[in-house]
Amino acid sequence: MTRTLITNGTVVSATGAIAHDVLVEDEKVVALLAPGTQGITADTTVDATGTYVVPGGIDAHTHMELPFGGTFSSDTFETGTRAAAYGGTTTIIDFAVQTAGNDVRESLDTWYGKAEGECAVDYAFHMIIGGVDDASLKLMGDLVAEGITSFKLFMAYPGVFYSDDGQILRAMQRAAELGALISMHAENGIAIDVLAEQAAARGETAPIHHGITRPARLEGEATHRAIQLALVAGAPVYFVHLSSSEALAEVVRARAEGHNVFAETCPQYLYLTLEDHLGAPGEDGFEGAKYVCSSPLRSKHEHHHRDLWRGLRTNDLAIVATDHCPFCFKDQKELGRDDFRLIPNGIGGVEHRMDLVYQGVVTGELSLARWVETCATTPARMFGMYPKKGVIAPGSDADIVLYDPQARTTISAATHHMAMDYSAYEGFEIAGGVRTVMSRGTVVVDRGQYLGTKGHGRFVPRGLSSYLR
Ligand SMILES: NC(=O)NCCC(=O)O
Ligand SMILES: [Zn+2]
Ligand SMILES: [Zn+2]
Repeated sequence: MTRTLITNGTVVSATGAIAHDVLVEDEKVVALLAPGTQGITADTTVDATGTYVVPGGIDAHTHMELPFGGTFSSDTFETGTRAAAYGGTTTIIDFAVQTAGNDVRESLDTWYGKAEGECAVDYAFHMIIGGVDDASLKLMGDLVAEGITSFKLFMAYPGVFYSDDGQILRAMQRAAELGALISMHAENGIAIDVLAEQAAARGETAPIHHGITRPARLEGEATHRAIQLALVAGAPVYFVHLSSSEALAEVVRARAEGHNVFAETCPQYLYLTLEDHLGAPGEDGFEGAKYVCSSPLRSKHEHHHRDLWRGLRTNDLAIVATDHCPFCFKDQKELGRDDFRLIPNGIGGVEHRMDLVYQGVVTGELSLARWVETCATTPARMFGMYPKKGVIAPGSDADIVLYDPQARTTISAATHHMAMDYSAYEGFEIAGGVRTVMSRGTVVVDRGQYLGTKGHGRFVPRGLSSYLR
């Protein structure tokens, strides 16, 4: 048995901050102690003076090696989880993918195969059901039994992942039966495809047209429709990558009526805009391709950023995930140089989520406790991993981050660890920074040095959401 004592730090939980020492035995937290408690012996003592001692981050939305638009997202489970560790994220929930005509079991086994033995930190899976039919609905039950308790459906991407309203209703009914959670990509993909085709026919092929042809209204409409379908099915629903005031308003209304409606947003929707990023100047305006993602970035002339920060504060937005789906600019984003519809959709950011959300603490948008809650505790509870993950408490996994509020860094592709040749957050100055990261009791990052090993990360079978029981 190995004992580690973390001393002199301030332990932050979803309910507040308190000076405590933390005693770890092997992979688990065994005690929180009053500072300076005498008579504790440990093999290693970690001095956490001046740092916040927080539960390891949980990124509930990543796509490693995702096949999309004729290519694959550029982080493997090895590179992506290492980058996550650098950024203080000790668990990811990645999306295994089933598409129409393919077997759910085989599709999931492919994902187990991609991740097994590769990961720096722990990982779990949601399952994308891209082909809702009798066979996939039946297999949802097997997946829940093996710890995959949430399923993503798409109201966008017709012909790829899209489900129609009937399919959505059936999957929601099945989720209700199983106690599982449906994650929804809520954009009206049928209408978007019409707008995109019309834009392309007018010669409007630059990246900014990706955003213009995916108006916030069509995210709001799809969010409204999904909520109605969920209510009819008697199922909870969780909206992924919520980007707009319109969609948030639907979530706020449903929650005020007492329904089990939840949502996440992502750093790109809190910081980046349609005009400044997706419409970035440069050769043909094509630099904007770096910022093509769906839902798209929203206009700076509206109130999306303000509303999303407010939603995070009020818990109408429960979680910040990244939707980490990186593609290199060269050769990958460039696939759409002549037509925005061919740009692979996605932004990488798994490394920066804890830092970017912490800036909300610095500016006074969020409390320290809320930072921990949105980035670690609620993801654990929402997705059935609490109290193993998402909290520093006796019995929980010793996934612990020492976060130094005095650190200063600047985000850059030159220094990040994601397999991307650019950063969507290039030049962002970050107040605060990760000092030490422990994954199940093992230090995997210390003062910028990676000390982890490929294969340390284990699959985490999940239970049902704590929000639904
Ligand atoms: N979000 C995005 O642009 N790419 C990843 C796939 C998805 O989450 O819809
Ligand atoms: Zn999506
Ligand atoms: Zn995604």
